[in-house]
Amino acid sequence: MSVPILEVVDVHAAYGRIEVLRGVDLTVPQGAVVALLGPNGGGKSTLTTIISGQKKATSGDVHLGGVNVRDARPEDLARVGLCTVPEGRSVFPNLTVEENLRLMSYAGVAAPAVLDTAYSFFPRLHERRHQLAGTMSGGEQQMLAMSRALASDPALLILDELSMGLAPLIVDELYATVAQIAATGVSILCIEQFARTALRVSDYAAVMVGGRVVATGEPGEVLATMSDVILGGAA
Ligand SMILES: Nc1ncnc2c1ncn2[C@@H]1O[C@H](COP(=O)(O)OP(=O)(O)OP(=O)(O)O)[C@@H](O)[C@H]1O
Repeated sequence: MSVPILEVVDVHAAYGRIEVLRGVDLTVPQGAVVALLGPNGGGKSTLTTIISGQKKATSGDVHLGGVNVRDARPEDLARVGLCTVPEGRSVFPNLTVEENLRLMSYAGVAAPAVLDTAYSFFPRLHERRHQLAGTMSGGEQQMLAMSRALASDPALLILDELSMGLAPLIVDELYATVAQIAATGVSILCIEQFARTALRVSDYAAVMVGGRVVATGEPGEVLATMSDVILGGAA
């Protein structure tokens, strides 16, 4: 079996004296889509900040492609192929769609390649390429945020609450594109509360409650055993 793209081993983390991650284990195999689900406050966002180098774990390890990156800085992680689309849409509202995309070409990727990738996954962005990003719908801004992430040619893409504040139809559309992105070989970790939609495109699911991963498995399995926790009346 190949080395997993991401392996989180017994990670603990705290805010001040309050421990919020209490020994998290999580694996994302190469090329897989993994949904990280669970109720509010379970620790999903905290784990994301640790994986992406924005917060330090108090103990435990994070391996990216087999390399221990526990103390790596965010820019080092970007260099080895980690890219996060944070919660909320990270676009420049007063720049057009195309200007937002062209900004990504600084990283040694030619602007035409960035634009081609974005427009092939999201034809709607091409239609709206001259529109100011801040005037687009929430779903369209999320497409743009994902396109900017794809421009870095990531090995592991972390999508934090892709569905936040969006209507179910647009969430379905975004997840259909997540599946297309995964089909190109990018490994993806989706942090989600919209459990059903995320599970439809995932190879595996993990459920976080109270600072621990309490269940992992194939989507059908996790849905069957944890539906009360991960659906919570919604999704
Ligand atoms: N900056 C912070 N300072 C203190 N406590 C925090 C901070 N951020 C999160 N917490 C606490 O850590 C715990 C885990 O929160 P976290 O945001 O990681 O969970 P989550 O599963 O992502 O929830 P949500 O889906 O609501 O974002 C919660 O009890 C939260 O109140």
